[in-house]
Amino acid sequence: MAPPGPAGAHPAPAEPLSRSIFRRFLLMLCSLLTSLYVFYCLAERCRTLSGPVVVVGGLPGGEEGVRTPGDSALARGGPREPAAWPAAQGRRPWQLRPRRRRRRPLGREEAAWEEETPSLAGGPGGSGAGSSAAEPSPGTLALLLDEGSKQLPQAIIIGVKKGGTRALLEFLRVHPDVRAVGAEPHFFDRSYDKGLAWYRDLMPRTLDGQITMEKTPSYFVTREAPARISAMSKDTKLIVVVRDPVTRAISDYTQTLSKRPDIPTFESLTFRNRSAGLIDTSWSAIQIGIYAKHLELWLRHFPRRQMLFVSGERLISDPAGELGRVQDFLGLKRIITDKHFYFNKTKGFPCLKKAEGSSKPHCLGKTKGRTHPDIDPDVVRRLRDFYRPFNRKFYQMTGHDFGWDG
Ligand SMILES: Nc1ncnc2c1ncn2[C@@H]1O[C@H](COP(=O)(O)OS(=O)(=O)O)[C@@H](OP(=O)(O)O)[C@H]1O
Repeated sequence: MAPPGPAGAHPAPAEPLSRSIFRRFLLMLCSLLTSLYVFYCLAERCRTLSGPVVVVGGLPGGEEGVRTPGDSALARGGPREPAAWPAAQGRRPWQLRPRRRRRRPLGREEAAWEEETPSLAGGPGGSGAGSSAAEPSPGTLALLLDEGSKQLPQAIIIGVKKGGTRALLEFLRVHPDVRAVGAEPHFFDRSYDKGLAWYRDLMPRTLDGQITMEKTPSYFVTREAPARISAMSKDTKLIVVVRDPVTRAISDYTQTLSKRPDIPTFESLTFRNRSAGLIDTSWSAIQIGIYAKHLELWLRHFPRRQMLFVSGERLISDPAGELGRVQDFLGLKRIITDKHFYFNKTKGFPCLKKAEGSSKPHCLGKTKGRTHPDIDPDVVRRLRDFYRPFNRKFYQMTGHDFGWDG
């Protein structure tokens, strides 16, 4: 018989090997889950800090939409793009009409932009003030310190598509008192049912004296947008970048063509009946350029003085001059001057000497400044004739001759 051990101590029965392996496995699983949880929490924290905006890839038309966490509607199928006129609905796939969206990998439009401005997809704010990376701007500091608050935009670039809206927003973001959402929120056309709290949450944090901005060029041709923006605040300042409607139409077509090379020619899409010279005004590329018609709707809700019309052509030939007008309109100190720009010969456009949040020169991506296809000069002439009366009306309404008719 074996001698008894010390008082109270019982010899532990040998643990079966399989149970010990199982316990170790459980332990490892627990630590793995804990690490994953900690990682998730950290990621979540960063996401909140950077402003809950990510660029949605591959929106039809190559637009620069945003998606907020937990929201897949933009990518899935809910959102609509209201047409400017009922006649525009449902004719051809590349016309303005309600569309269903598929989730697709990051589109070229967004990818090209993201390459150049990673801040859009998760850097400090995806927005904001311009100073070098080594020297955080007040806006960035506010963000890091969790200071400031999210405000609804006081100024919106509402259009026009292919007018030069991205260039204007990126130039404005150099200003320390401007903070903007990088991608297009499409709130007033596609996501209005999500509510203002959702919209505000997309915005970067701002400190007192900073202006919150966004740009969504489709607002200008969205029937409901003027009333909706006015309901948010009738003091909202509206900026419209306009460009020769013929060149704009060709630019619009070029963008669609780059995504869908099988679409018919520009010439064939232009006419409802070519021999009769009947222009197809239900084609969105044509319709967007009838600026006077769209503007009429805005002027029912906003006084003219609350709208600024920026020349897309001058934004290229004299960016500092146009930015001077925009800064005055927004009540900002004229900080962005010609010292901020240089002309990049390869790109063929003005670029920033220092982009927002970086000390490096910065041009817009490949999807801005595409080579346009050659269009039959007779078609171009007919389009010029078509737009002339609308342009004249637009010059009268805005009090500014944009010089598109020679
Ligand atoms: N600095 C600078 N760099 C590059 N591109 C510039 C610049 N300024 C204006 N533009 C013109 O902007 C046109 C694109 O307009 P948008 O940014 O409004 O397009 S979009 O509606 O957001 O898709 C784009 O049109 P395309 O040339 O037809 O591609 C440019 O002509």
